[in-house]
Amino acid sequence: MIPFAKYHGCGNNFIIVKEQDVLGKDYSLLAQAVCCAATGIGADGLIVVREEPELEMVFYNMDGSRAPMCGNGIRCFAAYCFDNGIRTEAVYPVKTLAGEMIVNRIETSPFLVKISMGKPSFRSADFGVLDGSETFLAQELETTEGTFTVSSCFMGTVHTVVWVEEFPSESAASQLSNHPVFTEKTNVNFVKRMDSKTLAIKTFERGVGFTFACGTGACASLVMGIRQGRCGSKVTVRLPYGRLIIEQLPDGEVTMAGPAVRVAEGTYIQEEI
Ligand SMILES: N[C@H](CCC[C@H](N)C(=O)O)C(=O)O
Repeated sequence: MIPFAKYHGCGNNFIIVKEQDVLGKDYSLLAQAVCCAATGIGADGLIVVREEPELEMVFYNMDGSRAPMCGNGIRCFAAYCFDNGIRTEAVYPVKTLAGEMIVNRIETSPFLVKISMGKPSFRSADFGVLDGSETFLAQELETTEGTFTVSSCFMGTVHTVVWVEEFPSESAASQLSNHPVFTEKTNVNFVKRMDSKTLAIKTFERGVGFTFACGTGACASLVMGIRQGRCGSKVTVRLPYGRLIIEQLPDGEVTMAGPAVRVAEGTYIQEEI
């Protein structure tokens, strides 16, 4: 019997459990089981809340792969910590595999939080492009659906940004995400520039597929947009189920502000994991 909660951030949804309730389990198998909509609860990912020796977000995609960071996930993590009395301070750090992120709560009802997401890296090796290039910017990649101009960075996790007029098919998105040049695969963000302060983004996530929102992807799109002269230092990202405000500060640090919503609480009773 595993107590769980389900939260969403702009439609990107997660099962959240406390580590003490799942100790000894294989988290990768647990993620696959609970995230499966057909035979489990259904979610894009699993978050395990580790409280000792320090507060840490342990994140798995629905396919059981581990990701270093999740932007929508960490807002949900912060809401869960607040709702469960794990952290009620307004400002505190959270450990992730991508380093320490800072939670900065703005409002509790509705829950709104700003996260310091760290700085981007444009070094190819940092996002698994090992072809000897320094950076991977404005590169042409072929798919059976056509050629795409892509630019990659590490922003919490591995990201690729593609500027588009129309969002492409799932087949094209999947081929880019799994392109052999990306040795760790990549999350792919298709970005429509509405104006210099507004982006609309559809992300094909590694380990998931198309999701309704991707927080780290929104941050990657902003930093790429700044670098490529397509947007200013602060944008609103429009998504089907909400919006995010993303900003890059003069020192390079990226912040993401947005909501997190508690959807359900319950008990997972499948015991074979
Ligand atoms: N949805 C997440 C990203 C999950 C990352 C994951 N799909 C990977 O890197 O494998 C976000 O809001 O930032």
